[in-house]
Amino acid sequence: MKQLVIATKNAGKVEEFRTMFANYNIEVKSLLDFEQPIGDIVEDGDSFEENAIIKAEAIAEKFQIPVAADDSGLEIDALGGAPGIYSARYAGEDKNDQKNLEKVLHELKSTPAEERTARFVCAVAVARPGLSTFVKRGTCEGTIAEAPRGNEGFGYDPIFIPLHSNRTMAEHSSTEKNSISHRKQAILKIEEWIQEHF
Ligand SMILES: O=c1nc[nH]c2c1ncn2[C@H]1C[C@H](O)[C@@H](COP(=O)(O)OP(=O)(O)OP(=O)(O)O)O1
Ligand SMILES: [Mg+2]
Repeated sequence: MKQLVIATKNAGKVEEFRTMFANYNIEVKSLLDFEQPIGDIVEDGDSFEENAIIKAEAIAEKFQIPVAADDSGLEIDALGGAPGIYSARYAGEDKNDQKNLEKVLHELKSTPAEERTARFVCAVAVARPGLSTFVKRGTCEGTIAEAPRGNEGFGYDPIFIPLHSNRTMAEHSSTEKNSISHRKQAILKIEEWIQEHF
């Protein structure tokens, strides 16, 4: 089976990429699979796209192979787009999903339902040695719940209610999430490359 390296250490992302790339008969390897420890890549870009490119190019350069990377997060309109590209570290450097979503709920505690609009954003970059890097964005619109619900998924899934649903993302099965998610929308936009390359 063909392989694709995804430059991420996030186990939740890896699981979703694995499932979605299996449909193309591609086996996903992540930075969690490497024997040699790979230091944290500094994500100092100003956008999801820039950060995805930084991660993909760092690993493509190091191993001289094609690499995809995902930079993603939650944009909340009532917070001026925060946490945005700072989603992973919103409540501190320890990247704690529970603390992050509690911080969001705290900041939205006086925001009424109709003003709790938000979206998940995912930029997927593909870096290839000797070729130009490209990047695509997928989004998933929704609202922020009053309290966390559900155990599926990861990150902010327990507080994000996708449009046209009354359940949080963490109350959706992985199959359901993978058919509507920001990550899925981004992968669809790189499908042409996937089919050409593999
Ligand atoms: O489907 C999702 N469902 C819920 N939450 C999500 C999702 N997708 C991203 N998120 C949140 C998790 C984290 O707070 C941030 C990603 O931050 P981001 O820097 O891209 O990833 P990360 O540091 O966890 O791993 P890595 O950089 O190694 O890929 O957005
Ligand atoms: Mg990160």
